[in-house]
Amino acid sequence: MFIEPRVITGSGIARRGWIEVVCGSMFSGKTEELIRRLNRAKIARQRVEIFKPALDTRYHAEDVVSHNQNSIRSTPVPVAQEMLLLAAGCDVIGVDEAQFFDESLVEVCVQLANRGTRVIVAGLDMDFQGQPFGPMPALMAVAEFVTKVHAICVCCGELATYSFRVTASEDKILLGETDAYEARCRVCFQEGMKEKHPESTAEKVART
Ligand SMILES: Nc1ncnc2c1ncn2[C@@H]1O[C@H](COP(=O)(O)OP(=O)(O)O)[C@@H](O)[C@H]1O
Ligand SMILES: Cc1cn([C@H]2C[C@H](O)[C@@H](COP(=O)(O)O)O2)c(=O)[nH]c1=O
Ligand SMILES: [Zn+2]
Repeated sequence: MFIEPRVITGSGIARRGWIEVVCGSMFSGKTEELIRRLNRAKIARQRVEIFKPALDTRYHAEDVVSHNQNSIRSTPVPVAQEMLLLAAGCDVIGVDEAQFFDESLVEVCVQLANRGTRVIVAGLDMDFQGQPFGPMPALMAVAEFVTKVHAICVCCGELATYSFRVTASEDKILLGETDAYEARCRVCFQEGMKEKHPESTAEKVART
């Protein structure tokens, strides 16, 4: 379990910021873990703000909601830069669905951490093709703490690290849940990709 570093307030020492990343496939518990950390910060009477990309309207326009219906109030933002102003005076900020922001999210998180904010970012590390998703790899590189959480493969019960898309769409962004995606382990993901794209070579499928 992740033990949150202590925030020293009122000590006369400049407040230290840092970046935490929670990543993994769909259904792996990223949002639950984000909500857990943010609720603990609230219990510690810290000033907390939560942001999500405005395009993520899957469950609710404003709340961040997990697959098992835990929720926390958030502010949808169209672009990452908006967080810089909105996060003024916060001790802790959370960002969900970070994969949907562009690369500028990395600089925004660095700036917030540099000015003393604890930044907790949750997002998909890979898209439906098994490729790194948006700003997530760069965020992992600059973060002090990276936690990879795992779902359960719906095919075989092993740990799942992939989000297998069960529909035909090839769009990078396709909002959905169990209607469109399954958590799968490496083996079952590769099998699914071969069934979907029988024309691809085995090597190419293995890379994705
Ligand atoms: N295949 C699965 N593996 C693990 N949890 C699952 C699966 N399918 C549904 N769930 C549910 O999803 C919850 C995690 O939801 P959530 O935190 O929203 O995940 P994420 O944000 O990573 O998509 C789990 O606690 C469990 O109730
Ligand atoms: C793999 C993948 C996912 N999405 C979408 C589907 C969901 O709306 C979110 C992920 O939500 P979660 O909290 O991680 O369950 O992202 C997408 O648009 N493209 C993809 O490749
Ligand atoms: Zn499997």
